[in-house]
Parts: sequence; C-alpha cells; structure tokens
Amino acid sequence: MTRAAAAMSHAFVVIEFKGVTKRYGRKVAVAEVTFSVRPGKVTGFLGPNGAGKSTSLRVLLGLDHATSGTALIDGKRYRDLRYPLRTVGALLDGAQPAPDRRGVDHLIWIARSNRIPRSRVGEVLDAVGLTDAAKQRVSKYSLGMRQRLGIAAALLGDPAVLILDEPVNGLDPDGIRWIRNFLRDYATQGRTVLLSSHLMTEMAGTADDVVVIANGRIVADGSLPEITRGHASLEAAFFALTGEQKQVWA
Ligand SMILES: Nc1ncnc2c1ncn2[C@@H]1O[C@H](COP(=O)(O)OP(=O)(O)OP(=O)(O)O)[C@@H](O)[C@H]1O
Repeated sequence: MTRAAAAMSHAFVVIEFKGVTKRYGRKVAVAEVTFSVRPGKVTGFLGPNGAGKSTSLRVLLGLDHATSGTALIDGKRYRDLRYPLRTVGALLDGAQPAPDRRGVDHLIWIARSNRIPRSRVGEVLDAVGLTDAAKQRVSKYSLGMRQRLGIAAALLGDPAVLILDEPVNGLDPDGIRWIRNFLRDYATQGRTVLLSSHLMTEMAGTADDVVVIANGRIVADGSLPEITRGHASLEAAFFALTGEQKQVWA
C-alpha cells in the first residue's frame, strides 16, 4: 500500500481501540483490546456475558477510564470531542428515561441540554417511527418502543457514529427486524455503526464485520465471511476460536 493509500484508509477508520486494558482492582475486565471500526458498515461486537463488551464501550464513551491504552472516535478521545452528540450517538444497556415523562419531553430535555434545535426532536421521532406515540408516557411504552426512544435520543445530534450496547435484548422478532433494518440503512448512508451483542444468530444476520471478545481479549476481527470461513455458522466459528462451552451463552 502506498503512503497516500495508507493515509486514506486511516482517515476512514472512525473508531479505534488501541491496547485498551481496564482493571477493577485485581479483576482484569479487558486486556489489550485493539480493533478498528469502519464507516459504511455495521460492526458487531460479539461475546458472552461478562466478556468485556460494556467495559470497552464505556471506555470508548468516556464513562470509564482505561487503566492503559486509548479508545478514539474520529481520532479523538470522547472527552476531547468538540460536539460529542454531533459526532457519536450511543444507546447503552440499562440507560432508561424517567417512566413518568412523555417520550417527546424526554427528547426535548436532551436536545435542550445539548443545544440541539427543537425541530430535530420531530425528525428523530419520525426516523424511529414514534411520532404517534410521542405524547404517551414512557411507562406505557413496550420494550421495543423504549429501545426506539433510546435510538431517537442517540440520533438527536445527527451523529456519524452510532454505538449500541445489546440493543435487541428482550425484543420480539418485529422489534429485532426493525433495529436490524434501521442499522443497515444508517450504515448505508456511510455512517459507522458498532453494536454489541451476545446473540450470535442475531449478529450473523445483522453485521458486516465482526469483532469477537472472550474473557476480556479480542479473539477474532474481520468480515463476517472471513470469520465464518470453514465453519458451519458464526456460532461454530466462535466455539472453535475460544473453546467456550455452549451454555456460557444461555
Ligand atoms: N464496576 C466493576 N467492578 C468490578 N468488576 C467489573 C465492573 N464492571 C465490570 N466488571 C467485570 O468485568 C468483566 C467484563 O464485564 P462487562 O460488563 O464489560 O462484560 P459484557 O461483555 O458487557 O457482559 P454483559 O453483557 O454481561 O454486560 C466481568 O467479569 C465483570 O464482572
């Protein structure tokens, strides 16, 4: 590769983990995590419960400090981004809006606190198909509607990068299909999508690229065809890579 081509390919790497290690006391949650995420693709961050997915994403989003290493978005640490919500939108597992608030008010509150024009609230409600339910209280929302609201909040800044931690957990097949199609469209616009999951079948149907983490270490990183080559399925590839037993994924 020429130097110009190398510089060009680097310019298109939007998320970069470089040797990220995170310890909680003596517990090593992630060790030397290194991988890149490309725009225009849906990248799946795959691993069983406790593998280190959330820890990695928390470090990336500046919610936790790495013990060593760096995680960059658009070449910068999250806290150094000038307009974080305009660069990256995130939906983290467990982040829930106040249940007595109306969906639209939840979004207005986030928009206001981030100096995002109110007109954007209608746009993101439309984008996730919640316009008709905007005035209902969040306590009346189904799980799928709450996930859509969380995605709407992540979209407020019209970010080039979207990060979702276990977005399909507990969703019914319609909800899963909606998220899958939505992420596909988002990536097709040339944006960067990173989603974590412990659900291999779901990931095999959603991701273009896959990064596999087990016991805090990256064990595979490549396109879905590369990872699954020579195996009957992504699940078979995972077990071959890690020697993990199937029940870990229950
Ligand atoms: N605050 C913390 N204090 C101590 N240990 C932690 C803390 N957060 C995470 N861990 C440990 O670090 C490891 C990685 O956890 P992490 O939540 O990142 O995994 P995960 O892949 O996201 O799994 P899950 O889907 O279950 O959240 C686990 O062993 C977990 O118990």
